[in-house]
Amino acid sequence: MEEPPQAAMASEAGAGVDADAYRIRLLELGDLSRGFCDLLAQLSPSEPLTEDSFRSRFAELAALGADHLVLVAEDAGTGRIVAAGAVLVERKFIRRCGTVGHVEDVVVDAAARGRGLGERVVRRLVDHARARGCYKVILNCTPELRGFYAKCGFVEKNVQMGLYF
Ligand SMILES: CC(=O)SCCNC(=O)CCNC(=O)[C@H](O)C(C)(C)COP(=O)(O)OP(=O)(O)OC[C@H]1O[C@@H](n2cnc3c(N)ncnc32)[C@H](O)[C@@H]1OP(=O)(O)O
Repeated sequence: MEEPPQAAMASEAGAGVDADAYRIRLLELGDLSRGFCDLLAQLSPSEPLTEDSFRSRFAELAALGADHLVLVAEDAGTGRIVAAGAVLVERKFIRRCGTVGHVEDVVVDAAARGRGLGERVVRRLVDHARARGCYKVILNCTPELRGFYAKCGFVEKNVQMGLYF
């Protein structure tokens, strides 16, 4: 996937984390075998992806460049993917053709939680949206996660609605 602006990559938020223990970087094709999909299953249980499906979706997202960023945290010791998150940049007509960031699919491996890694990933996603000129970043979450996202700088606003097919 396309490299995000250096401004996004430069920020290292997340007190209490040994910055050398985890490397936050863009998703790579090789991450399928480093546990990326197993990690996502902790967010939403699903059948394992075939390599073809993963490659095909990866190519679609890569074509969107910096408008769809998937970040992962790699454990420097094991090489496993232990955290992930995505940000989509929506291009609007309102707000003088403004752009909005949507944070999605944030997850930290159960064994690595509570070390500031989730906050670090979210702050990197937010930095990317800001660097892309977004006037706000929004996300949907369950009520139990209010505290986590508040720590990441978010405030509660409006109501989430869904229609599932
Ligand atoms: C938009 C979306 O993607 S919503 C979906 C979010 N993902 C999930 O629910 C998947 C399962 N959960 C997880 O993967 C993790 O628990 C996460 C991503 C929610 C949090 O990741 P962690 O790495 O454990 O969080 P991290 O250690 O960075 O916590 C940062 C701060 O938030 C606090 N925090 C973390 N989780 C919670 C919570 N559920 N409620 C309240 N506060 C919390 C921490 O205590 C910490 O505060 P501190 O700095 O005062 O110590």
